[in-house]
Amino acid sequence: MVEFDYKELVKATGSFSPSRLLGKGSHGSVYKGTLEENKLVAIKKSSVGSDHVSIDNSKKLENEICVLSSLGESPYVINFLGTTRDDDHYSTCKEKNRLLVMEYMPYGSLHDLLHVDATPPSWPKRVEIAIQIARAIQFLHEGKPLVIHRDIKSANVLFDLNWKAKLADFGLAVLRVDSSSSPDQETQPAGTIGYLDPCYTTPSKLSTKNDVFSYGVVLLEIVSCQKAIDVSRLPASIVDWAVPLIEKQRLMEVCDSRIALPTFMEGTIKHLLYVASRCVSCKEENRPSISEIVTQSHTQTQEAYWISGNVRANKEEISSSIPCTTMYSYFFSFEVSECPMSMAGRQTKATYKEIVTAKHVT
Ligand SMILES: Nc1ncnc2c1ncn2[C@@H]1O[C@H](COP(=O)(O)OP(=O)(O)OP(=O)(O)O)[C@@H](O)[C@H]1O
Repeated sequence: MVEFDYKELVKATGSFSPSRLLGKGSHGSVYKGTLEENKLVAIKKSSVGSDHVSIDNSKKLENEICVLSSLGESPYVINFLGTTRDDDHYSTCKEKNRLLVMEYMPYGSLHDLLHVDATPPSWPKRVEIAIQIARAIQFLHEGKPLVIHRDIKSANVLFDLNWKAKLADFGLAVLRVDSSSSPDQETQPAGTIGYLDPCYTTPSKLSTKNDVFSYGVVLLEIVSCQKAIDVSRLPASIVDWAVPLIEKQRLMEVCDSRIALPTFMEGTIKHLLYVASRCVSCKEENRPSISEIVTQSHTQTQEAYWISGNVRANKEEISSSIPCTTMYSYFFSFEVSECPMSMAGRQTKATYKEIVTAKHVT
């Protein structure tokens, strides 16, 4: 972790100029900063308000710094770059709180992609995003210490330069030694309405299943392009609207109708909707763990064909001749490191024939 000089960050943001403001959240404002050699970063500063509000906001930012600095690197979690140094200069300047410096995410949030942008994402892109978020949560839930994010929502999924989805905003995140350690009784339930697990009513109900519930809401949002809460819809909650339709097998009514669902994606989307309905189950014990969700997709992938990130298959050929599960695996398997086939590391496009043959190579 780098310790930045406060003055350097003031300069990088043009003294926190409004023209550099990327957005405001509940506890801070995020600015675009330009460091030496034109390196772009995002800098979060806690919001000031009345004394009470300021203290609360700076606590959330300190918590975010603490959680992010305890995490290792993951391709699915926003990259933490550092914070301001707690030295003489810092303590004598007006800014009492530390600043958080992180990777700049130029393509906005999943919330905006789904609900603001005019062009809806393609179906394969939606599946890719769903898996990237699941892997981010798996990284948190399986880490040591374990992290419960508590604010999984489409606004907290941001896109990097390569349009990879990454989880951000750790202001409410909680660190636990492991899954068996008892929750801190001081940590009151918190989250965002529409995504918040209805079972999480007291500090003792804190668990990884709270994040799984919110992930289920995000999955429904990704497939339907409907907001988590929409008062113009009846029912207003996406869970109350979508789950009965899924239970009655009326899946197409849940899917975003602005963009046709290709036949080869039907199986995958159906699977995502079933996963979503399990995640938002009102009984915690019926919800899958995040590793079960990731492993399921992993198993399906291994059963079918693995294609490395460097290999781009001829999509037209594949879509016309390979069954659903294979397409499923195709969109799920973009990481070279996880590719068990001889094709890993290839730099050229693979033909349909090569992919089919690769199935038999382990
Ligand atoms: N690393 C980043 N790069 C680019 N934009 C960012 C980055 N981090 C946050 N933002 C943007 O800054 C704004 C504020 O983000 P922040 O994480 O503080 O709050 P939020 O998630 O919008 O709201 P809340 O804190 O209420 O959940 C959002 O619009 C977000 O998209």
